[in-house]
Amino acid sequence: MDRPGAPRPRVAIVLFNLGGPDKPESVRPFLENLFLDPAILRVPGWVRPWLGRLIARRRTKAASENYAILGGRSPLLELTEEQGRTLDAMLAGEAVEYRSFVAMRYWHPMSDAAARAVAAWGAEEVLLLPLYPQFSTTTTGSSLAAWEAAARKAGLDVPTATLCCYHSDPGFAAATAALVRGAWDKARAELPPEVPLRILFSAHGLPESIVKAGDPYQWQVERSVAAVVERLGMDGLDHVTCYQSRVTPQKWIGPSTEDELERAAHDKVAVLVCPIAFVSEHSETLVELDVEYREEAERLGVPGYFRVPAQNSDPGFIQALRDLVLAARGGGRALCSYAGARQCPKAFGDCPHAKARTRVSALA
Ligand SMILES: C=CC1=C(C)c2cc3[nH]c(cc4nc(cc5[nH]c(cc1n2)c(C)c5CCC(=O)O)C(CCC(=O)O)=C4C)c(C)c3C=C
Ligand SMILES: [Fe+2]
Ligand SMILES: [Fe+2]
Repeated sequence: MDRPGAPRPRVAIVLFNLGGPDKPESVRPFLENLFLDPAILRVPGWVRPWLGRLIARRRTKAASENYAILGGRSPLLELTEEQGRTLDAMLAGEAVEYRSFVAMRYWHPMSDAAARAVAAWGAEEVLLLPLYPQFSTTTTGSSLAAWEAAARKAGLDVPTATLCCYHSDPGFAAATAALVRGAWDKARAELPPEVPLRILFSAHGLPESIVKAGDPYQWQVERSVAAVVERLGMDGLDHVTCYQSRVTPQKWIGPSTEDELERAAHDKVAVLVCPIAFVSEHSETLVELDVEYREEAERLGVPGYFRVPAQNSDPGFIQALRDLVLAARGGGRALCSYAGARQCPKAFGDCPHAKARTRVSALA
């Protein structure tokens, strides 16, 4: 039994997210960081600095207009910090001392600052917890590569575990299904009874070439949708998985969310859009879904447009993260919370992200 007052072992939980600009002047350098990442812009190393800066410059106007709608900045950092505080509060009674740190990939605080803070706190263990339920080489894989370099630089050499993904985790599915159910009931109350309602599970898209090269993201998105639909238990539920936020001219995975709005207009069904790969509100939910796609739905004549809120600090969702943290630590799983082939596609062996990560490092 622990003696009262005895120091508890310290475990740092590092929350990975993408990050977003904190002021209008940060939009361009934020976009440069993003398009200079070899996990995002997969071109030979000698072209990347030139091409990455060019794409960032061209994207700055459109992105700045989106952030202007949000007051000139992304709300992602505040929301991620709140998720960390809520998680810490839920872990407060444990025998070890947990503290959350935020490591954003493309804007501050980034991995270097987070690794220095974790070292200064005196962490004896680290648990890397991506705020991406599905593993992609472009998100979690990229953050892992950045973290490894930052931890080395900070001289942080402690046992480190990674929760690679929780796409079908029962707690995540239950929390998400509860949010869907609440939004469904509100939408049904507003709609005339004869208008059918379809759920569009909308995930961030990816270039098709990245999926063909072995990225497990799309497979994991499909698993998340299946888990949430199963949890909803609604007979004959009309639903579809689709992909938003295309930003490059290459072919991206589909169907696109825009195409699904057209189909809904054609079928005369209202839509309930559920973000399935974002667990926080940010420009792609608050602007793309709430402003752009809503306007597009109205223009097309979709008979109703509703949205499920992102999880943010929803108690059910943070409880699911808490349970994942405790299971990952207790089980001593070094790399993957689902190391068994049950959750990972056979094509990627026992754990897709270990191979995917090697691929990202090889690109760097
Ligand atoms: C080739 C480009 C991109 C890929 C691939 C990509 C994958 C990807 N992104 C997220 C989640 C987020 N993306 C965000 C912003 C963002 N993403 C891209 C490009 C790609 N993303 C750009 C250019 C931007 C900047 C905004 C814009 O210009 O539209 C954000 C943060 C936004 C914020 O408001 O803070 C998130 C979160 C996922 C999950 C994903 C693939 C699985
Ligand atoms: Fe993105
Ligand atoms: Fe895995």
